[in-house]
Amino acid sequence: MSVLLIIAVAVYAIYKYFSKTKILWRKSNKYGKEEVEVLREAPGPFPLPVVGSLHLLGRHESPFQAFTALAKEYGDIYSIKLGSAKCLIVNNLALIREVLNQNGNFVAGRPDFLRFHKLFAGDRNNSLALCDWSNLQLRRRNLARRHCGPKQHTDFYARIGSVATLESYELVQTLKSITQTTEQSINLKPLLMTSAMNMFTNYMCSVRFDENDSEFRKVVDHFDEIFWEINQGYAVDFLPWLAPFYKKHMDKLSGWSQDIRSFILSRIVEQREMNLDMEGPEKDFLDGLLRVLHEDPNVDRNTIIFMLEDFLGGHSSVGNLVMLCLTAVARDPEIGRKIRAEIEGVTKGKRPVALTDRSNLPYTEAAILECLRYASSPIVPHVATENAKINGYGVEKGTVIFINNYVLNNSEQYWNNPENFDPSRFLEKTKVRTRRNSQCDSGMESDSERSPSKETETEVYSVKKNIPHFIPFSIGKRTCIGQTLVTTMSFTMFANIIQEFDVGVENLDDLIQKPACVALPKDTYNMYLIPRKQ
Ligand code: HEM
Repeated sequence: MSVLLIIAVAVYAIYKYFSKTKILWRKSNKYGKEEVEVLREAPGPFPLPVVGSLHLLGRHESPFQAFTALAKEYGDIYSIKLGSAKCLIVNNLALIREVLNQNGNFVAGRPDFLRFHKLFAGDRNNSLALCDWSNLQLRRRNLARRHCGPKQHTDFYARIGSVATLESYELVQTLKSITQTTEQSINLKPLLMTSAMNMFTNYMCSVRFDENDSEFRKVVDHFDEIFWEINQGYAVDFLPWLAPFYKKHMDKLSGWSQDIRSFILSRIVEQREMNLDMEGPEKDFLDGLLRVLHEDPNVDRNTIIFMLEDFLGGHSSVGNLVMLCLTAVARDPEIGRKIRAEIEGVTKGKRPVALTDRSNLPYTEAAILECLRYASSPIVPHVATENAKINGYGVEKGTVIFINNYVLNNSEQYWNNPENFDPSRFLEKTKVRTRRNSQCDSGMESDSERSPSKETETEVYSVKKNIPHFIPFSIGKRTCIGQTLVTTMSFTMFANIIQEFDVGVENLDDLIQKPACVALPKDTYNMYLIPRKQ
């Protein structure tokens, strides 16, 4: 019997070896004539029948840790079979650039996971982040850019600032009233999430909701569940025949997304449609979307609703990120003290922190960037939409491509002691020139007409710009459209909380953070907020 088994395994191994796909890659030569190259796939672990190499991922807490470990064995680029899906894993910066920049046009698809369909009314192409590339996607990205990625010094950017300050102020008032009535630790996460959602609905749709509105709270909870869900991987993603065992779970996902859609329609969109003003200046993102819907017969109402849902859903990332920033401060109170000292220097404790303070609060901003590095949020997997050549290897159409940014964020090649949480790694000293009155050092404003002024050079800290190996929002064609919203809103919320409260936990071991994940479960650890004495 065992001899038969050994023979079967040997035959399977020989069959797999010789049946390794050769990939045809077409390119134009210098005379414009098409040439075909026959390429081999990148090497990789030997797949088992049915599960492929899924079992290798199970050995680690996160698949990205498994990818990093496998790179030590197979090199920085390797093929792996997960279930029946062919996958390519790329593990260094040069390769990541080759994939996302040079080959961006050929790898702009997304994997066809059943869960993704369930979350978007049965079709993942309704989602901006999970759809395949298309002209519609290009149009949606362009439509969203002005509101969701506004440039500094524009009116929309200033509006992000005023909304974020207002909502942070409201949050701080709520936290103050809670901490006045209890000395217990509090379930902080839902409060951050409702505040973040109000930042988004207020900025994008000019409406905000009472934190005690039960429908609103339910929808915020659903969004948070979905954010956690999207950050997880399941065997059923690669073994779709397991779907019947996941029926209850899939029904839950569909239910959450239906609730969200009907809330957005009844509480936001329909109200606005009744009073839509087509003449005046565009008020907000919702105005922009509804005007396009009215003016362009090729735009479908569902497209608009799903877009809004997608972008409003971005608030979950802000709430989760701020929770992680507060977690970092609870782990190391010295970081909190440094942030507070910096903030005190700017606001003198007399006003809330505003977005316009950001350039004067480099350590605070650096703490958020360090949170992004430390959490190492994965890049959404890409899919090859045609045969491609990467690092000399053939990549077959349909191959799922995992970009291992976890390896970049944790590499000693790029960071000193990457396992430590240290915001100062994002800071650099820069020289600034300041004009000072040469005769008077009183701190009063100088009158340059009357007294000669002198330029002095002072060294200040500022946040390092464009670190090539730090790509939390990815690079290339499908880069994140929400990065301005994330960085501005989380900065304002986080800074205002730290200005007002000390943060702590009963037991540091409770602060469990999954590697390569920017999400925390909906129900997570409580924290202590201790109001600061003014
Ligand atoms: C912690 C916060 C966030 C992080 C770390 C993050 C990171 C990313 C990453 C890595 C991608 C994939 C890029 C790629 O596939 O190459 C992405 C895509 C995307 N993000 Fe974000 N994101 C965040 C928050 C947001 C927010 C707040 C929004 C919107 C309000 C948003 C909107 C999108 C969209 C629409 C895409 C899909 C773009 C496309 O596929 O064409 N993200 N994000």
